[in-house]
Amino acid sequence: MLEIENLRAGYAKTTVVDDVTITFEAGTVTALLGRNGVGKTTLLRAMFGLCDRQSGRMSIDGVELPAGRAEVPARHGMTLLPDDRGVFATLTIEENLRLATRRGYHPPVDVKELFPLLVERAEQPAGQLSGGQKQQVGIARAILAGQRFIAIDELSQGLQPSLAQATLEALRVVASTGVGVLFVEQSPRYPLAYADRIIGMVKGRLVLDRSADELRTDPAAVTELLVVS
Ligand SMILES: Nc1ncnc2c1ncn2[C@@H]1O[C@H](COP(=O)(O)OP(=O)(O)OP(=O)(O)O)[C@@H](O)[C@H]1O
Repeated sequence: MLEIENLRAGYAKTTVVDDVTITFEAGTVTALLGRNGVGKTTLLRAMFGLCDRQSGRMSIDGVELPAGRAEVPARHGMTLLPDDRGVFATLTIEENLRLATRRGYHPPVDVKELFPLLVERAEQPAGQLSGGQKQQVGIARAILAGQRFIAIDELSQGLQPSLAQATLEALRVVASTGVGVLFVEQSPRYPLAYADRIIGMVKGRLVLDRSADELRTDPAAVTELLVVS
């Protein structure tokens, strides 16, 4: 369980995300929705110690996550796939996967079955791949490393729909073993189809937090969120 209390974060003196208090339960798939520039990436970066936490507390399974210490979430099995995909460009696909593998952890899905590219192009440097192909390597790395919590920015970006759907089905299998999953999208399509819970952000604050089941019968709440500026 990942707990965030009164988080305020941004860059130097600029506050982008404010007043965020939320708990991510183990085994739950949560989607974070919001328009361009509302602060979704900054929230993820703050959760992983990658931007300035101006106030607030965070913990995973009771272990405090100190501000500005990106190695602590990683040590506790939390992994972030950033929107630039976070692959090591000069290393091969196979080396990228090997580096992400956690000793003693065997994820419940085979990433090489999920993305055949990982086998077909195993020896190719990741820097030579297209954006969508890098996304596959990044998602595979996140599944290999994310023993407790996986966050994926702009999950469907650059992925053909069949791969986005296969990824989300795989993440649901991963979540069923107790891993918390959070993915960011700008459109409600995949959140409504695959998430357990949908949270929404406007101007750096969380303004929506509902079960996806509820929102499937009342999608207007999600649509409104995406038209509010
Ligand atoms: N490194 C940075 N330094 C200063 N301001 C930044 C930095 N990165 C982002 N911002 C600002 O923070 C605000 C929120 O950006 P952020 O990328 O978190 O939003 P987002 O919801 O993820 O948007 P998008 O979907 O376009 O990535 C924007 O006003 C942006 O200009």
